[in-house]
Amino acid sequence: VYLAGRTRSASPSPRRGLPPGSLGLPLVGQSLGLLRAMRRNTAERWLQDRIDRYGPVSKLSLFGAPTVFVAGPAANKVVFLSEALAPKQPRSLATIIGRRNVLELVGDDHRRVRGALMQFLRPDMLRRCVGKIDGEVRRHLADRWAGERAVTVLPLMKTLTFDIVATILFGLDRGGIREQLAAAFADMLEGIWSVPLDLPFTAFRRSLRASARARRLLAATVREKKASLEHGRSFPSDDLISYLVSLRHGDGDGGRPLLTEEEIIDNSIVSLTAGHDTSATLMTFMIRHLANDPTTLAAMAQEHDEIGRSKDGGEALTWEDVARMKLTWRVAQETLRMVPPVFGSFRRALDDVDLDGYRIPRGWQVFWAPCVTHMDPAIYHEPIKFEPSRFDSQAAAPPPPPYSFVAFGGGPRICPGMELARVETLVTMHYLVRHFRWRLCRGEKDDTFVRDPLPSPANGLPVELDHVAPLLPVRGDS
Ligand code: HEM
Repeated sequence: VYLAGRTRSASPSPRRGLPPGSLGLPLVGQSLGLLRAMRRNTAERWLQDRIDRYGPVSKLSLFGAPTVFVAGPAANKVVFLSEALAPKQPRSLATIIGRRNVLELVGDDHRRVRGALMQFLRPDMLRRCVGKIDGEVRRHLADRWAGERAVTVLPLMKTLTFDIVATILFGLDRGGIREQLAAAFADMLEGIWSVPLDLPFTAFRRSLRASARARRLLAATVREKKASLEHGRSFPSDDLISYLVSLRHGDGDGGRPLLTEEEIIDNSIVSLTAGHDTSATLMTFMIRHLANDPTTLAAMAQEHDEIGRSKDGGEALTWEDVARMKLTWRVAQETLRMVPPVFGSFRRALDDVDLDGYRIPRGWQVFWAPCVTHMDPAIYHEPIKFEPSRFDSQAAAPPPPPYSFVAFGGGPRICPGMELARVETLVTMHYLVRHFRWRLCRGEKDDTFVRDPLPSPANGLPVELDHVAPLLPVRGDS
């Protein structure tokens, strides 16, 4: 009642009408229905039912706040481009990851910190990292897949993507700090979506403590990188932390640091959080799909055999090799279309916003979700069919309109890790397809998943393995 009253008094009389729909019961609103649907893997249906009933823009109440749910390219465009819509994360996330992380920042601060991240994650910097990613993938497969009769894919892919981020972004070698950080990080994630109650025995309290451990480890890493750069033992391009530490405010080497130590640590944590489960989910669902689609797998095997033929001495893949994996990237895009790892996210209206003829009042939330746009038959012909050629730029069919493939978001907040995700996925699929064949373990349903909150196949996707060809050791490894 209080919230409903507050909402009414905070909203001046509308110039345009509010979107259709109902705010439901105070506080609870429609939150329980959506959460239940997410757990049962019927969230897409739940959202689609709203669209069938009210159209692509409707009001409801989620997690205690009046909300406008939007879907479709036109609404996505407004969400991504409107300056009056700022990101809104759950309070638990900001407290655990840190208040200076890029997801929390707006305006000039967002541009400065995001710009710094993007400078390191841009293609011409990442091309130097392909060899390191190749090394991580091959070591992972040799340690965890080779010689095994069966593996459970999702947890292994999470380990792999953690190791890639630890190497490329933090410059941490195996063992030592990297293992301690992995343990702290796993504990931290447990409470990241919890109710933010800092009381003994709550998931949130455990997560906060783990976050403090991770921050201490990263602070020590930042100090070590600074000293190493000052003594000329390393280069800014070695890893993201070295790069961020070396950036200065416009006026050359003597200028003030562009990012504070707190910003470097918070944004290292957010990159790890945003970057490892998402890519692991993409690879897991590609593996699941390929287990049931021998035609696509055979076409991919041909692509990778052609690239791998010149690597008989165990040489690492290069940027140019990765650029040739066009079919594999189309398979990845189609997987992202059908199972986007990010279910959706929130914005908050800093001012009244006009959307599709409706008014979103200042202070309200906006919720956008890629899955509904991705399954719109008006955009994607037969959307439930897995069809990688939709993403073939040479194909006869016209490409989907802007803002209709939004697995990585769009506009000034589009995922800055998109290119890293592309390279690590392609390198991993290269070695998997060249060296292994896999079948879903008996009894595993092949088309279900729960949202946890990322999509997770039943039991983490156990598969039985056949070994097609032995993995060659990484050059320099004993
Ligand atoms: C398949 C893998 C990935 C997917 C599907 C994905 C998806 C997304 C999406 C949808 C957003 C936008 C959220 C919004 O607008 O509310 C986003 C933002 C972000 N992603 Fe990714 N991501 C992936 C990989 C990565 C990686 C590898 C990194 C590591 C650097 C990363 C770091 C970030 C960061 C820092 C943001 C916030 C950007 C900002 O607010 O300016 N992501 N991601």
